[in-house]
Amino acid sequence: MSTLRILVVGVAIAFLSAALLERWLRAHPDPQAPPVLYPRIPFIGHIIGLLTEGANYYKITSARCRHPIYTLPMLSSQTYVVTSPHLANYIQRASSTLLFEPIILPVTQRLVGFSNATVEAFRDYEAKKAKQPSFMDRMHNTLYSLMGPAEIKYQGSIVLEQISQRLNALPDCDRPLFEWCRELFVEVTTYAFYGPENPFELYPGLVKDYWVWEDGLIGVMASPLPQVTARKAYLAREKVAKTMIEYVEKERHIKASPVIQERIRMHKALGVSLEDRGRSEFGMLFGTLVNGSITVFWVLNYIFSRPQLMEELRAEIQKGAFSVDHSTNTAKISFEGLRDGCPLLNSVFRETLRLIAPMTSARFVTEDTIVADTYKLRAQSVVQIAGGVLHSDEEVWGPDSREFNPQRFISTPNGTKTSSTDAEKRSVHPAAFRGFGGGTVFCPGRHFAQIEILSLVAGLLMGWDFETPKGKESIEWDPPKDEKRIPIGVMKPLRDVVVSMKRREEMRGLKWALQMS
Ligand code: HEM
Repeated sequence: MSTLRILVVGVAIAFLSAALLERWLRAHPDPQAPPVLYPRIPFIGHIIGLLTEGANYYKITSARCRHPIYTLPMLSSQTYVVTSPHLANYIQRASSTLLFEPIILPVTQRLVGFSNATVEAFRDYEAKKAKQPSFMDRMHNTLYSLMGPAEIKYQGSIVLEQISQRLNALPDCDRPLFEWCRELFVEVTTYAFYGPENPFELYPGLVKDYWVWEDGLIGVMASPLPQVTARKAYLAREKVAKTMIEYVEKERHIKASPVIQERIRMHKALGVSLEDRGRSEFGMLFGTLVNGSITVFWVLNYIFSRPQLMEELRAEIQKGAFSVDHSTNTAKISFEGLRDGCPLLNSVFRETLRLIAPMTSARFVTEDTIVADTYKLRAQSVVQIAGGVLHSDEEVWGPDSREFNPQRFISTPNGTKTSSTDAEKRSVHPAAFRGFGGGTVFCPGRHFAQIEILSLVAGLLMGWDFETPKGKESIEWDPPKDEKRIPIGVMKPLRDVVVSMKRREEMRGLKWALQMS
């Protein structure tokens, strides 16, 4: 028989067996398992759905299977999708059997191009066997202990100084807002984490390469031959990764933040090669740069497209965080004032994340686990808390769940349900807001992100007007979101928004100083 015939017969047999197995399973459901939503195409239907619909797919399946947790069979395994805050809380707490590590290691390997030896070193079997904290546990603790609200103050003051310098040098002109936000964020954030000799400071064009890679990263990760199928993004990744390897080799991290110095020290102590120490820092850039840059764009979009909200926010900032030092002609904005004295601004920040964050907190089930005394999750499966579904659920947020409501988080960081008269029902379950994840994988960068995002937005609100650019009748706010991308981060706009950024007349001549207090 020819190879082609063998292949065709093999595929046919595989499909037939899958169809028979599926029939048998439908006839003999496990009473403890979450209800199963079978795909229309056996075996691979949900995989195709995820690849083509991205973040949207769980909304589609959740509309078909209205249950707090359900099963999507995929190849020989299954994914459990959690859509209720109550169950999300259980999943977060079952951190001894539902683990992040078996998911994040292979994902990071594909993201940055680690060698297998490095991944094996990260698994740190010796420490696990000796019941000691593994390398990943120690790295996790390092991130959380060096990035708490008190520890991050110094780095916060560096990033605010960098943003102030750029605002002071900003000429009035038309500019694509998203492109501007992401270039500024890459520059100031890498300066704060990686110090004055970071690669983006030394090689100014590099920021463009970074975003070329980010645009094409799913293609790089999904392909066995990315150098052929996703060449542009692959080459951009390699270019940026090489500069991070050079950064580590030349020991430029001596002037970096404590968290980066400690990460590089720990990787070296584990015996990770120079190449992979650089690649690991390249991977860290994804956490530090991508979500923040995209989020700040959307916060500006939601505010500046609503003149009344803009005025309310200006009044709030004026009262809670703004001052002018006339002796030096300096306008000052205090982050602590923004954090503690500007509830509307903080509410807008969280409401923006609610609408743009579809991430799915994925965990690997290492042993059979009973959740909420009811559902059995089988070992070797994946369970995902569907952030996008939770964030748009009317049951959770009220009838305006798909709209932007700037007041939603004003009285509590968990948010309140709209149009409910019963006070008790109004408060939203704390696990419903997934913008920064939850449980043991609660974003360690959230305090830092809050410093840069609130401060930049407040600076622009107080000092700048966004007007219609030349040749347009109005600013084209509210671009569509890339809802069809696999949900590994917040959603990007599918087109840019050009604005004419002009200093407000009453603030002309002032220098800007964004400060921590
Ligand atoms: C608006 C900005 C940000 C958003 C929306 C965001 C969102 C998230 C989310 C949802 C997770 C949890 C992932 C999961 O459960 O699977 C996470 C984890 C993480 N974030 Fe952020 N993040 C932001 C900014 C940052 C910054 C500035 C850093 C800088 C260090 C950072 C570093 C990380 C890291 C290292 C993890 C993994 C933590 C671990 O391994 O335990 N993030 N982030």
